[in-house]
Amino acid sequence: MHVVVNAAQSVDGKLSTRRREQLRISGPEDFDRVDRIRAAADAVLVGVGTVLADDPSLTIKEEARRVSRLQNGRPGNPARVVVDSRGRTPTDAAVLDDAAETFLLVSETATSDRREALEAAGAEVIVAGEERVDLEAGCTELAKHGVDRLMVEGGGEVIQSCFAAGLVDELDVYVGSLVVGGRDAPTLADGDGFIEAFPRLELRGTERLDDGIVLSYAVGETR
Ligand SMILES: NC(=O)C1=CN([C@@H]2O[C@H](COP(=O)(O)OP(=O)(O)OC[C@H]3O[C@@H](n4cnc5c(N)ncnc54)[C@H](O)[C@@H]3O)[C@@H](O)[C@H]2O)C=CC1
Ligand SMILES: Nc1nc(O)c(N)c(N[C@@H]2O[C@H](COP(=O)(O)O)[C@@H](O)[C@H]2O)n1
Repeated sequence: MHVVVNAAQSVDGKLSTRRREQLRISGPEDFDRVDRIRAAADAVLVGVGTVLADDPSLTIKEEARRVSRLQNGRPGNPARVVVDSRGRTPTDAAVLDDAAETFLLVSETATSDRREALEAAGAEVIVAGEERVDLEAGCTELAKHGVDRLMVEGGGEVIQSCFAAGLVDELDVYVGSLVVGGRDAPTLADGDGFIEAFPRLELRGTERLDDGIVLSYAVGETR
């Protein structure tokens, strides 16, 4: 599986404010770039923290891109994947609408009541991991459902876990021209971070969009 991480951050590395409310960091040119990455993906993954904060739809916004996928025998939108140990995704979340297939990666801590409620709301529930979601095991299951190219949109905890599991092949970061600040605001890679064996990146390209810049990296050896 090929895994592409994309996120928008402030100059000081924040994905949103300490209140974890959705923050407009980029603009229309960048949203169009994100739309293209979604259109090339078989599935788009976020953590439940992002679902609870942003209620994203994770769909392709440009109709011509959906049509082109359909003409190529693919679903009009990529599948959606939520990393959600206990199954906290609200049953009326936008990711559970009928615009695309949705997989919920839960752990054994998710009660059967929650699993059943989420299945009744249209999700395909996959159990991977005992306490937290085991992302490697989750990706193995997703591959069995035809996911070869996965886009990870965040947030910071899930992105860090993807790096820690050695799953990431590419990273695109949009750096917006603003400072958010705050020690409790989410950053590109949260969780416990790294104190050794840092993922190393190879800069592949830069592009000016809106009033910011996109940095595109390939992920190299961890050292
Ligand atoms: N600017 C941007 O591009 C984006 C910003 N965001 C922002 O990020 C914030 C949400 O990020 P986070 O709070 O970090 O939440 P997150 O979206 O990374 O989800 C983390 C949650 O996922 C669950 N989880 C289960 N197994 C896990 C595992 N193995 N590794 C990591 N998490 C696991 C846990 O409940 C954990 O709290 C929001 O403020 C949202 O607005 C989110 C996506 C993109
Ligand atoms: N590229 C980008 N720029 C920003 O300024 C952002 N705040 C984000 N956030 C991501 O976009 C998702 C919204 O998706 P939908 O439009 O609802 O499909 C949000 O959840 C973040 O993943 N991205």
